[in-house]
Amino acid sequence: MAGRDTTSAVMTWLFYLFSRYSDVEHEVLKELGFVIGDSDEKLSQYEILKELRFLKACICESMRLYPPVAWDSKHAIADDVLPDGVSVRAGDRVTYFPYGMGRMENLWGNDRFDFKPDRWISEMEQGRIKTLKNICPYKFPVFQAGQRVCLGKELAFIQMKYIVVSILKRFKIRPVSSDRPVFVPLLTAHMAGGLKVFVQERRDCSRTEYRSTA
Ligand code: HEM
Repeated sequence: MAGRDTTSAVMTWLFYLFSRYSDVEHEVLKELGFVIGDSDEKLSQYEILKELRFLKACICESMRLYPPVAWDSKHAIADDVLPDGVSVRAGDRVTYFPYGMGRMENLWGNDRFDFKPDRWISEMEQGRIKTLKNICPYKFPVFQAGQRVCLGKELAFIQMKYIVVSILKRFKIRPVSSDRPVFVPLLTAHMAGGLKVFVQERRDCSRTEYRSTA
C-alpha cells in the first residue's frame, strides 16, 4: 500500500491539474522533448529521468496541494516535551497535517492555493532548470521527516516520472466532467470516485510541437 496507493493518488491529481493548467502541461512536454525526445530507451534510464526537473517540480507542487498522506499521527509512549516546549503526556496522540501545512499562507505565501510549479525552481541556466529548491521536509512533510522519513521517497519520484512520461508522451488526458473533484483524506487520501477521463492519442503534429519548441 505504501508505494501503490500513494503514487497512484498523486498521478490522479497531477493529471487533473495538467488538464486545468495546460500551460504547465505544455512546459512538461517541452522538457520531455528536450531530455528524452522519441527515445524509448532513454525513458527507462534512471539518470535521464532524474534530469526531468520541471516534472519533479510539478509532482511536488501537486503533492503540496493534494498530499497522499494528508495527516499522520504518533502516540507518545512516555511523558515528553516537544522541541517548541509543548508538553506531551504518555498516551497522547500527536498529529501533523501536511494538507493544512501545504495551504498555510505563512509557509507558501498568498498564492498558496495556486498550482505553481515554478515556486520549486531555484536556479535557471540557458532557459533550463539547473537546480530545484531544497525545501525543508519539516515545511513540506508529505514523506514525513527525520528518522521515520519514507524509505521509498526517491523510488517514488522515479516511478511517478516514468508513469507520467509514458502516458503524456502518447496521450492527452482530459476529465469527462468539469465538476471540481473532492479530496478524501482517509489513511491514503484519494479523489472521490476517481478521475473519469477522455483519452486522446497525441497525433504526430502535437508531438512535433513539443519537439520543435524544446
Ligand atoms: C508519493 C508517494 C509516497 C508518499 C507520499 C509516501 C509517504 C510516506 C509517509 C508519510 C511515511 C511515514 C509514515 C509514518 O509516519 O509512519 C512513509 C513511510 C514509508 N514509506 Fe512511503 N510514501 C510514498 C511512496 C513509497 C514507496 C514507493 C515506497 C516503497 C517502494 C514507500 C515505502 C515506505 C516505507 C517502507 C515506510 C516506513 C519507513 C519507516 O517507518 O521507517 N513509500 N511514506
